[in-house]
Amino acid sequence: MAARSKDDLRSPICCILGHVDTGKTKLLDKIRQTNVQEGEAGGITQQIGATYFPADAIVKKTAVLGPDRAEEVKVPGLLVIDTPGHESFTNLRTRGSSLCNIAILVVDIMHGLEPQTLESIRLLRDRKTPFIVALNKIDRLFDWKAIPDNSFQDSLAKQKPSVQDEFQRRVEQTQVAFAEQGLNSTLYYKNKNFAKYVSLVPTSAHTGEGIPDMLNLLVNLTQSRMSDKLMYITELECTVLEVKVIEGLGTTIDVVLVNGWLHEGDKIVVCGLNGPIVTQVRALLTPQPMRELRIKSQYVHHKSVKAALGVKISAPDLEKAIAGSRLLVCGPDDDEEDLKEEVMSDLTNLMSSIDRSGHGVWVQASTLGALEALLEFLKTSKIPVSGINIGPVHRKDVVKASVMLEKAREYAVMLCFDVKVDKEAEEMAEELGIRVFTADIIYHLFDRYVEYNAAITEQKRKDQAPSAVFPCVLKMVPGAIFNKKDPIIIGVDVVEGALRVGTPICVVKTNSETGAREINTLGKVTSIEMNHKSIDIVKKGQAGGGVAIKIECAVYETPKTYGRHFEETDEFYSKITRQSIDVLKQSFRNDMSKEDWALIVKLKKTLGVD
Ligand SMILES: Nc1nc2c(ncn2[C@@H]2O[C@H](COP(=O)(O)OP(=O)(O)OP(=O)(O)O)[C@@H](O)[C@H]2O)c(=O)[nH]1
Repeated sequence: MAARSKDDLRSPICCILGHVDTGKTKLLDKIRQTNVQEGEAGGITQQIGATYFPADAIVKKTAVLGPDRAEEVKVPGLLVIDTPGHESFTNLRTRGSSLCNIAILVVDIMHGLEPQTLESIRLLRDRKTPFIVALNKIDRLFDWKAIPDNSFQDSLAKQKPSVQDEFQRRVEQTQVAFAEQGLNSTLYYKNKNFAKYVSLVPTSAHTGEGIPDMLNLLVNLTQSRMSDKLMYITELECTVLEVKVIEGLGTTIDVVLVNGWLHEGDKIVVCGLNGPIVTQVRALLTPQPMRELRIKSQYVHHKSVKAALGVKISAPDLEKAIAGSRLLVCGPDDDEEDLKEEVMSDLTNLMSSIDRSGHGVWVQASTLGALEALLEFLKTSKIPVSGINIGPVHRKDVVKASVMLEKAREYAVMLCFDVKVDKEAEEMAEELGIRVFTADIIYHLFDRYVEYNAAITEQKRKDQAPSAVFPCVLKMVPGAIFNKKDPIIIGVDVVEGALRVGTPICVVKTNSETGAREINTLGKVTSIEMNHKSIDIVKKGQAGGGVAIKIECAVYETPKTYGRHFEETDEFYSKITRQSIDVLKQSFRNDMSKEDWALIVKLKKTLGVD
């Protein structure tokens, strides 16, 4: 292993996240613009899935900052991942931790924190990734006078007081919003404690103002606070960002080489949908530089490449490779089987989040990283998972998810994060009655599932209401017999629990000949009347002078008679059964008090329910 030293740092890797339309792409374009304008003189190079900014280019770009600039750029450059959003961030991973060294969270200064901003904060926190906030679109502050590509502080100083006031107000609002998320934040040039405060960098992707500040801050933070992580090591660290079919090359993988070297001809191992893939690097490719456009080939071939960079790998058998997988190189001393196992361990670890009882929702995501993020979230939300898959949703996934229709309907749901559902799969799900929820925001999926679950619970309650029997004990009011049978009409007092219309009523008798206990079901309460008004429910103590109830039995039952089957001194019970108790447990927990459950225990004994 090469000696590690703080003077031999590799380039930090930077991702951009944020809500839609906050200007992530525009911001990337703006930073990159130098290379178009200066014909790549600054050495900014387009790589696969990433743009590389060498130290010189950063020094040039940040010159406007004058004395505020970092004293010395120690990192060789900055590797900025081109695809904004969670896809690349969640895929830049290894063993559940992030390979992204620093992230830019873009917030539209006019809109503040939006749903995907919160989602991004959650992802960044889960992966413990340091980040700065680009407060973008400052040029939209009313009456802003732009000075293209200027340092932010200088631009702000030259604005009218009203603009400065509006800026201040919006920054304060943003700080409050961050505080609500449990984060301290402050304008980057006022930040005295980077460990405790998130830095806010005002930017405009249109005018370029604040971008020098942002680059400078990224360099400063990475080289001063994370040099340990950036010390160059030869040990390979590489992750698959995307799997792409390219004409003439077949299926290729776009990888970010975070550490170490890759060579043409290397034997590589990656995680595949159907098991580990072992193959040999046919070509290592990066795009042709802009000025070389006359050259026919789209790509430059490399014999070997060194971290950190984004590169396309062409190799056979990559069709089933999974984005987000680690890539390992099998050297002469390595045991191929070990590497295969290691590479698959990411997927097998995720498999362990599947509920053992086999009950749970089906979860599908675009990549290993996205799936991992969603599963982590479901775990903390205590939503069980019965099956997972990566990639677009096909019929076979729906079939697998449909098993839950029989087992537990509330889980007959597919939560699909950032994936397409093909037409056939959609139709099949519709036909079978599987709910398919798709979203680009994890907690939108969660919200929709929770909503659906609540609707199912309510439906179940309605369906099961007739078989729910709430516990109660009644006594007859002495002499209050209005009709002896068919229907029985008597006056009662509720001694315990609550009596509802629909409750089956019984009395317990001992057979005088055999001595055995007999339960006489009198029928169901079909109406309750108090002070000549009909009511649906009467609770213990509410009856006062008693309520009149009508008990009717089904046509197939023998009508019971006062004086023969029951008398004035009897206690009357709601007739609970094993099944009725289960229904209460399943769907009516919220309607049952502690005393009610205690009464159930008592009645179980009295009525001999197991
Ligand atoms: N005025 C102003 N408009 C901006 C700025 N940055 C971006 N925009 C505009 O905002 C819109 C969205 O910008 P994008 O860069 O596409 O935003 P994004 O975050 O990449 O959006 P998604 O890719 O959809 O997530 C575009 O119309 C941009 O021109 C800015 O600094 N100032």
